[in-house]
Amino acid sequence: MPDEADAIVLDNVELRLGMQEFSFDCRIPKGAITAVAGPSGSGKSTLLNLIAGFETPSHGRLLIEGEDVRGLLPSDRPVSLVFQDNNLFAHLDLFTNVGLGINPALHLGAREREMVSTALKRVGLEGFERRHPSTLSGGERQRAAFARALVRRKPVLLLDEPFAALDPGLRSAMADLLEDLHRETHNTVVIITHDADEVARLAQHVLFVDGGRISFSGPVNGFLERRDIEAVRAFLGG
Ligand SMILES: Nc1ncnc2c1ncn2[C@@H]1O[C@H](COP(=O)(O)OP(=O)(O)OP(=O)(O)O)[C@@H](O)[C@H]1O
Repeated sequence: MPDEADAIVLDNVELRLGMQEFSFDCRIPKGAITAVAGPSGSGKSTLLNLIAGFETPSHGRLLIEGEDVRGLLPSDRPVSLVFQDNNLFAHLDLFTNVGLGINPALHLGAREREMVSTALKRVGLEGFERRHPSTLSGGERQRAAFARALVRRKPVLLLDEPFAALDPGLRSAMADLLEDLHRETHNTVVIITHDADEVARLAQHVLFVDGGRISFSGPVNGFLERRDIEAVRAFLGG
């Protein structure tokens, strides 16, 4: 049964993509930062795509905030998502791209316009409002995508390696920003990362995905001590 403390429940969710089979059975706690780690190709992005609604399970139940979301389109789910490739609209400037996070029809009042400006400022893109994505660096585009997710103010924020393209200094600054925002909003954050230090720094809970299944699910302290699961030991580096 779903628990009040769970933001997301995957109840025997199954899916096949090509030759790869996935079977996810896990709970993601409400109001925490959960890191999703695991080897390349293990199914981390697939797990996020299922939650966001870009993949459909062949079997099982998927609950977000207690609601069965299997019949809901991605846009109707209580989640916002930042992909690796940030999917900004090339023909629109940054202010408009971020504004789309609030209202797809772009009916923005003074308060909404202020929210867009504040979000751009928070990710360090003040003054970039009229720039188009093609004129930005990869890291700047990624920060703009992050700003768009912030203004959506959905209860669940899904991040697929959002900082991977950034240099170490900026990466650390964005991790600080994520922590600050999490402290303010207490939303549920699910973040894919390949970086054991990022797991230790950001996460309270960890899901470790291996071969299309969850091989560890639990608090971060327990995860960082695990040496009995070979793939976890390799991820943690020794
Ligand atoms: N549409 C698809 N058709 C066939 N196979 C797919 C499809 N999407 C993903 N896969 C396969 O499923 C496996 C899991 O992919 P996924 O992107 O979820 O892994 P990942 O853990 O996020 O990997 P990475 O860390 O490299 O980004 C991979 O072997 C991938 O090739």
